[in-house]
Amino acid sequence: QLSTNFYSSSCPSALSIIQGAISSAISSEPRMGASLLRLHFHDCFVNGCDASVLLDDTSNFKGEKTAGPNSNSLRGYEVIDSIKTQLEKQCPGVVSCADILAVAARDSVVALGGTRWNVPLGRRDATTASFDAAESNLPSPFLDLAALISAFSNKGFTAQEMVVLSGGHTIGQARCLTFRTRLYDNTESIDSAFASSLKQNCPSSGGDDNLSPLDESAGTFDNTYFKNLVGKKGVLHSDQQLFGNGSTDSIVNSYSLDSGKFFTDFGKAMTKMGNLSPLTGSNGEIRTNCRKINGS
Ligand code: HEM
Repeated sequence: QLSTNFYSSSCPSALSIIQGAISSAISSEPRMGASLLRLHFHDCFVNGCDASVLLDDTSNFKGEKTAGPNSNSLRGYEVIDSIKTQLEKQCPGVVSCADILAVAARDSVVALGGTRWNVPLGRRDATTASFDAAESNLPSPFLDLAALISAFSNKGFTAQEMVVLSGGHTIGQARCLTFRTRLYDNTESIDSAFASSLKQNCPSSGGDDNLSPLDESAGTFDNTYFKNLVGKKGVLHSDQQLFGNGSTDSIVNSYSLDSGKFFTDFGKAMTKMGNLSPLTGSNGEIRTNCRKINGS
């Protein structure tokens, strides 16, 4: 059972240490806020929010960092390491890496102008990671609506929650290779002027790692993402699937018109995501180094 005051006597400065580190990381690089939000998502969708995503490969298991959706893509590990180092000085062996990820995601969204949600605490850290689960549980940007709904329903989320969580793409960047087919395949639903502008930095071959913002205000957490979907200006195929297929159109429409509703629903869904199968009690451990199991 997680609780918001979990560290209030064991490490009273934990939350302010994390918040301070996040605001300085984001002031030197705003994109880091997006990267940290995504890191928490990719942790929670793979065997729960247990910081398994942070473990380096070992001789006993292949970690999640090299799985398709993460490799050459996830960022922010150094920011988490630096927070962990500060917390180990202040309160050794107390604050889990999984809780750091959950608070860092929330504080990132707040720092970029978004909403604040409750983060119940007390998660413990996994002593193993799963490359295979990372390969199969994380949604691909090439999925159609039905497959997106099913990937989230496998984790207990409704279609509405899948749509609101996709609003995380109001911040951050994507590599050309994640949306190229959408630009050069004539069957895609995409605004033609928007496609032309993306093509400038994403040629039909080469430039795989060239970045484009996921929405034009990618440094600000707002509801522009949903307005873009209504205008057929989603960057990823999976983004645009949320509008134009019928069943989720009204949800996208409502978030495009009402950022307050987007913020409230996003916060609720993030709290729910943060509660996915946490390790508690005597399960797992409090890692001293987020990249390694204790004693290894
Ligand atoms: C609905 C299914 C989803 C798919 C298919 C998906 C896919 C992707 C892809 C392909 C990228 C670009 C990665 C790269 O270029 O290397 C990306 C970036 C990102 N995703 Fe998602 N994502 C999904 C849901 C989410 C959710 C639920 C969140 C958080 C609530 C999220 C947050 C982000 C953020 C913030 C970025 C930008 C990261 C950065 O700039 O470092 N995504 N996503």
